[in-house]
Amino acid sequence: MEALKNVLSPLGMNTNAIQDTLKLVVIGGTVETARRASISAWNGFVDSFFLTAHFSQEDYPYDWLMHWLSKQPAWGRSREFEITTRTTSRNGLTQSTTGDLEDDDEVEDEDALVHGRRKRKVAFIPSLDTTHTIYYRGHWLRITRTKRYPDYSHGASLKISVVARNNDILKKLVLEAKREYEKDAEHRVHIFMADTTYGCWRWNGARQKRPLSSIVLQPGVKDMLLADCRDFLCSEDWYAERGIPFRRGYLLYGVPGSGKTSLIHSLAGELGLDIYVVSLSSKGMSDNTLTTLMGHVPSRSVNVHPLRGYAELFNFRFVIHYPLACPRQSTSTSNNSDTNDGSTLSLSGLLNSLDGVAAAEGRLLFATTNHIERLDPALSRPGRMDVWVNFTHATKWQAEGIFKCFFPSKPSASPSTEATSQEKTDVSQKNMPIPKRKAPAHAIPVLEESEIAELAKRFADAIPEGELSVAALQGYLLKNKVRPRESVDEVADWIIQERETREKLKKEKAEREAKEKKEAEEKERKEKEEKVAKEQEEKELREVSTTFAILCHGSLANFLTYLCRNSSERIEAKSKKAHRAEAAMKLEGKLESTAPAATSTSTFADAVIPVTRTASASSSESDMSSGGIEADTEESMTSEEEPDKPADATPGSTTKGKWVAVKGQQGPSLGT
Ligand SMILES: Nc1ncnc2c1ncn2[C@@H]1O[C@H](COP(=O)(O)OP(=O)(O)OP(=O)(O)O)[C@@H](O)[C@H]1O
Repeated sequence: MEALKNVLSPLGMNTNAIQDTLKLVVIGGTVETARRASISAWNGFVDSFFLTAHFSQEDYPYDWLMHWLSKQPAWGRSREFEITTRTTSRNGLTQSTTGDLEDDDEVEDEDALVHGRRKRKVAFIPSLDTTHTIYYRGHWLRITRTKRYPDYSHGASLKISVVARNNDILKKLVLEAKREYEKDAEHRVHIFMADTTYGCWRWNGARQKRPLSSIVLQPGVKDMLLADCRDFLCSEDWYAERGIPFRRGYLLYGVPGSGKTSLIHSLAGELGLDIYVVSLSSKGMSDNTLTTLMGHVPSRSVNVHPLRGYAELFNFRFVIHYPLACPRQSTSTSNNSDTNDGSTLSLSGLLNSLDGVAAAEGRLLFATTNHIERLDPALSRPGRMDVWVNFTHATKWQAEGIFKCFFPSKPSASPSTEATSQEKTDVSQKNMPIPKRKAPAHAIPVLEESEIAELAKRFADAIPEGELSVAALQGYLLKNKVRPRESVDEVADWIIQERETREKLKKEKAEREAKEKKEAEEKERKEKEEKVAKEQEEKELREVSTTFAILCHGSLANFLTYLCRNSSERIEAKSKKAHRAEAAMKLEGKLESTAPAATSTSTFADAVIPVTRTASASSSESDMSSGGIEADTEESMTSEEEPDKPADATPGSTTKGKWVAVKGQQGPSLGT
């Protein structure tokens, strides 16, 4: 310090101030160093004693953990959390929680309605960017939820740290979370939609599973499909041993409203798979996008995509797809440039996405179409579509099944022997949906099984075979859902009405089509006429411009042509008049000597004066004197002007005379 003073004093500086500053720097530096050292030491301690697991929202374990966390009693005591009535993840299960605001008894009844609306339940979920500590099986878990992309609803991740010797505790935690998740998800089918902008899948909701028994198909169809799917799902090794791509395609084709979509939904529920839907007509859908999407369908999921836009081409609507060993969901935006390249989907792109080199393995693919005849054979060949199922309009058997499925019934006091004997003898009845036995939710009368069976029979008898869709029957029964007996009594009238409506619609459609056709023809005819008229006009214009080119020269002729385009008829008339006047003057022998000659051409010259005056004197005569125009001019002169020539006039003087007569308006120097 003394040395510093000795150095600074000759310079005349305040040594006290400098000393204080230096002290501050030293103290501050020491504190900051200590802080960093302590953080680093803590991190080292955490790293050596804590086990940390990361869960990304793109993968299933994140859902399991979020679901598990939402059920933890400790969560309700947390000092910072989010309360939501919304489903916060694709699992749709975070709504059930221990932190409910209402009495447990009330909350337990999931179907309870308040003022006609379903009760909303709240969920307690970890708030973002906050570390929570909860106790689990003798360990303290430190849980932090962060968002990787703040601007997007997806992209969150979960970090769980625990002090432990090995990761057994984390394994147990994940397994427990998974079991609970699957137990709660048992009755739901998750739907994912394709996001063509980012080339990834977005969770769209969880729907209640549809019992397979509620789908009424011809006997054996459902069983065959279910058995085939199950067999496929457990045949991975068999496929691998034989080198066959582990994929299976189903083509469901037939009339609209016959249950194709419903069957897919039902099968997905039965097999415990998620449904992935991609519309090929989506904006931005391209070969690349579809290939990316198909390559990123998670394992053991079902993927549906209606091909509405493509339906115009192939009328091909659904794909169910589930690869067994693919990343869960790609939210990567790295594909954007590829996916948004504006290209459209092609047949080869579609085929490639189904079984190209990049196509995912281990998936079920269901495709549906209303017009199988329009499908490209390449699309429906075995290997791409292995199983074909035809869906027709409702048969009597289906009508009976739908009726039984629709109305609740209770066991008969004295079962009808007739019905029993029928069921025993009719093997196909095995496929009949199980009649609902639940207590009615509304004022639906619960009839005895025997009565329902009898009504169903009568109903089926009244339904014409293969004429109405099952969806139409369902619509009719829905209208009569509290009137089972009346619905049977009135079904004949309804069928008549349906036929009339169909006829009317058909007629209207035919009329509309005829009108559209007529309009199209009319339009085409008009266009043709316009084209012909235009061609004619152009031809006339060419002729007129040729005439003027004879009379004028160089740029003047060009301008006249331009004028002619605007008012060809007027100018043509003027030109003819000018010709006549000129010829008259020639005949009178006054062409070069008298003023009236110039006046006589003034009518025609009116149109050219403004230009001839402003036109540069140097405007190249050579432009017009060379090339095709001159050739035309000479030719036209020969053919058109000769009749007007006086017998004694030389060709040269005639031409010159005309030139002078018009250009004479420009000034005396041009006259001869
Ligand atoms: N075979 C069936 N069994 C039970 N319900 C059916 C059946 N067919 C149709 N439905 C009912 O009709 C409605 C429409 O059925 P769905 O959408 O499955 O028909 P689709 O064949 O897929 O029609 P589209 O080809 O027009 O898409 C659904 O509500 C479904 O409940």
